[in-house]
Amino acid sequence: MAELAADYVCASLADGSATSLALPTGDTPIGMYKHLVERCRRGEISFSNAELFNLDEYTGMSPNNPRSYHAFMRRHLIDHIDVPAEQVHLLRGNVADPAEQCRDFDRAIAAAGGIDLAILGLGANGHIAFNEPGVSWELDTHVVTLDEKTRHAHRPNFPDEASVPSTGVTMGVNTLRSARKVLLLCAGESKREALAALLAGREDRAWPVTSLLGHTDLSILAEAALMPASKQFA
Ligand SMILES: O=P(O)(O)OC[C@H]1O[C@](O)(CO)[C@@H](O)[C@@H]1O
Repeated sequence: MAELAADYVCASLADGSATSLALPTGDTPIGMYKHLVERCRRGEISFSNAELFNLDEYTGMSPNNPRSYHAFMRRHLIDHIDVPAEQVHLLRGNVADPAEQCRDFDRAIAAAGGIDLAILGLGANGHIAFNEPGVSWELDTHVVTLDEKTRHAHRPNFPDEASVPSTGVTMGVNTLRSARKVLLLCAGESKREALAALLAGREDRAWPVTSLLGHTDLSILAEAALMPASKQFA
């Protein structure tokens, strides 16, 4: 799955269909990032023209905190590829004015011509980026309250329950749906219900991932075990 995801991203970079990328955190994309870093090291792909945006971040968290998504993006991708620093746009958790950061981020996305390719992970509760169940689908980048299910899923990365952030900042569903191409990565048994909601083909505000239904260029890469037999092709 990691290799197929990397193939998709490389092909999109190479044929010019993706210059601006929205990038996920979480366990699922780590393998894809490994392949991308390797291929960049071998000179097979280049990020020199890419504009990179991360999807989300915990609020209140310094970019230097290894648990921050900022640090994740640097650790798994940014620090190992040939992207110029000025083309990297990472949301920060510890800004003085979060609303202003959201506006600046949206302006940077607009200046890049919008997002060409949004690569998304999937939350067990159906979230995409930090767009939790019940969120408005009309928003661009905004500050959110994290769902208890999300906080629970993130608990292993923190020393105790109380340290798990309760708010975040995220690209909104409107931004994600406006991306020219979307690649959704689904791995792990906990995602079964969320993926099933998407495959059921009905928009449902309780499952934010269903906001992607109707997108004209949505690709789903899922572990075979999560796919109903009728939808398996590889
Ligand atoms: O890949 P994982 O670790 O299952 O995470 C799934 C989703 O949850 C998040 O970590 C946010 O809660 C996303 O970044 C990711 O898309």
